[in-house]
Parts: sequence; C-alpha cells; structure tokens
Amino acid sequence: MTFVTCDLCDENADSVSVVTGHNWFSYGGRSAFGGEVVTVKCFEDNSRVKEHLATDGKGKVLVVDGGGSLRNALIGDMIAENAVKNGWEGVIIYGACRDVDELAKLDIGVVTLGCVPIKSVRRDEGQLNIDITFGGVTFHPGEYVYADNNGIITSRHALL
Ligand SMILES: O=C([O-])CC(=O)C(=O)O
Repeated sequence: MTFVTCDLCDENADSVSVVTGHNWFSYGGRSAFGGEVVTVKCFEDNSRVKEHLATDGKGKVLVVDGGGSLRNALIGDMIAENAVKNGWEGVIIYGACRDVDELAKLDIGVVTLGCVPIKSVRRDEGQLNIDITFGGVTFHPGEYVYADNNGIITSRHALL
C-alpha cells in the first residue's frame, strides 16, 4: 500500500477526520498502512489485543484505546509477530508498546504514543468493536483508517 496521508487529506478534505493533539511514534517495519477499523478499548490489560491479533486480519487495522497510559505495554514482539502471521495491516495504540527493536523488523505498522519495558496485566478485561475516541476522532468499527509518519486519518469509505 503506497500513499501519503497528506495527499489523502488534500484529495478528500470534506470526508476525512484527522487525529490531532498527540505526538505519535511509528515502531513497526511498515510506516504507511491502512485498512478497515477494528477497535479494542482496554486499560493496562492487553487480553483483547492479544486475542484479536491471533485472528485473521487481512485488510484490517486494530485501533486500541488504551486510555493513553504509558505505564505498561499493550503489545510487544510476540503479539506483533502473531499479527503479521495473521495478515494484519497494522496496529494503532493510544498507549504504549515494547520490544521496539524487534517491532522495527516486522512487516506491519505499529503506531503508539511511546514505549515502556514492562508488559501489561491480563485479567481478561477490555471490549471489542465498540466506538472509541481519542485525538478528537471517534473510530467506528468498519470505517477506514490510514496512518503514516505524518499522522492518522479516518474515513467512512475506503480511500485506496
Ligand atoms: O506479552 C505481552 O503482553 C506483550 C509482549 O511482550 C509481547 O507481545 O511479546
């Protein structure tokens, strides 16, 4: 998938929403990625993230509202490797990741607010495919998201 979010914004000015107000970091081996939105809402517990990245993700991006917490990591190299095996395009986490040197070697997008060495707890908490909001944008499951080094945008319809 080759695109630049700036061009997608220019070409679809009336229909895209732009995530603002945060400084995102791209840790995955793919810096530009996009696809159908699948959402998880959780807080310092990556049960739903691990579970869902273990299912088929072709054409999909997992968008996680982790409450902005940088206190533990919702994804690391093992979960991300599994996501690659299952064909996921990428993962966007309003929260943190770890194992960043390994993430950089994987053919998947991983965009988060930052990194931290400690993993999250797993108490089987968190919700799948509900509307989530961060950076001024509500992510509706089934819509489309595109991310690159410039930022993150959403659209009701596929742009590519
Ligand atoms: O296991 C976890 O919770 C996170 C992690 O380190 C990995 O995905 O390798």
